Amino acid sequence: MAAADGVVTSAAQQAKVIDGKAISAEIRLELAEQVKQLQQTCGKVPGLAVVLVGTRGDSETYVRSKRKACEEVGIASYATDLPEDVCEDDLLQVVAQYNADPNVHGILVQLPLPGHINERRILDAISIDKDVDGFHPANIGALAMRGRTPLFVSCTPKGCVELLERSGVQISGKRAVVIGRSNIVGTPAALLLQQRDATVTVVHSRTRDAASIVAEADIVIAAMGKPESVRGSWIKAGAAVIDVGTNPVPDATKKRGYRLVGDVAFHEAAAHASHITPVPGGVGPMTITMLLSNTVDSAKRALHAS
Ligand SMILES: NC(=O)C1=CN([C@@H]2O[C@H](COP(=O)(O)OP(=O)(O)OC[C@H]3O[C@@H](n4cnc5c(N)ncnc54)[C@H](OP(=O)(O)O)[C@@H]3O)[C@@H](O)[C@H]2O)C=CC1
Ligand SMILES: Nc1nc(=O)c2c([nH]1)NC[C@@H]1CN(c3ccc(C(=O)N[C@@H](CCC(=O)O)C(=O)O)cc3)C=[N+]21
Ligand SMILES: [Mg+2]
Repeated sequence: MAAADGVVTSAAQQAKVIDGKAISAEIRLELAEQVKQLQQTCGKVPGLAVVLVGTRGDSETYVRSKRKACEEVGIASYATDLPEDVCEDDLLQVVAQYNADPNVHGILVQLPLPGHINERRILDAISIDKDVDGFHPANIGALAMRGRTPLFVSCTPKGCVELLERSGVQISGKRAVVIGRSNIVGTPAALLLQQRDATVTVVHSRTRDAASIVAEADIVIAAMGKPESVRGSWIKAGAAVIDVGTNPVPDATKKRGYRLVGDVAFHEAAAHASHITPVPGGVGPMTITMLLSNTVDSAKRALHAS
């Protein structure tokens, strides 16, 4: 903001901060209600199987919050924890058992998997009608095709779009730039925005002059996994900024020895954006909520068909 002497002292925040925790809480209440209804009409509750391999601290944290979130809305959660050195066939066996279990409506294998396991082979083994992560090629493929509806849309992209919609940000006709092209975030996010009639550009590690491309965006989805690297000067005035990045940076003042920052330099970007998500408390909680939502949808499909 320009001070009286004309020197730029600090950038005033003008953006509305999108509260992912509050929006999540609202949706979880709706989900709890739907679970109750299913239980009353079918005598059954949705079930989610969460498979964890190894002892990565961050994976354990995420898996714990997924299981806790299930409990909160009345979804039954089934846990399989396997040792780091489990062989691919044993892991496939676990997936096959959950595929066949009628009480299980969703299967999530926490990523990343240890290096000796072929991640793709495991994800492809998950039955497409229990693929609540939306990582199966059939579900991502359907998302990419006009006139097709995937059984499941990946949770993080779905959470991003839900945050935009529930914050009154129009997507149709807008110019969106997605930073990152991973199979689990960037690519499905770009496909989903395109399905919602945005004009989408994808920026990745080989992109030249990402800053000037991002500067054209009405909607920015940052998912590159590089702490605070999207700068305020990249953001067009009035753009909506969704920060998927969840990067630990060392911080001795924190109990766990680190704090989380996004891919966006929050305060800088907030001076230009109309809407922005914080990290933590933005996309993260929504990812888990969309997982619950996909599981409830799956159970409805299965129970109403039987
Ligand atoms: N909040 C949530 O719910 C979730 C958060 N995350 C977080 O989101 C971030 C991204 O995750 P994920 O997609 O799995 O990460 P990946 O590492 O799989 O993908 C990163 C992508 O960003 C691109 N990239 C890397 N550096 C740059 C750069 N300097 N400029 C532009 N693009 C770049 C890569 O390009 P290339 O393809 O060329 O290598 C790649 O496509 C991470 O911080 C992760 O922790 C992830 C999942 C859920
Ligand atoms: N099969 C699979 N599916 C996934 O969806 C999946 C995965 N593997 N592997 C890892 C990534 C990452 N991910 C996150 C989920 C929630 C938060 C989250 O809740 N974050 C909180 C903070 C959590 C904290 O404080 O540690 C927040 O942003 O507010 C973050 C990241 C899902 N992923
Ligand atoms: Mg990845």
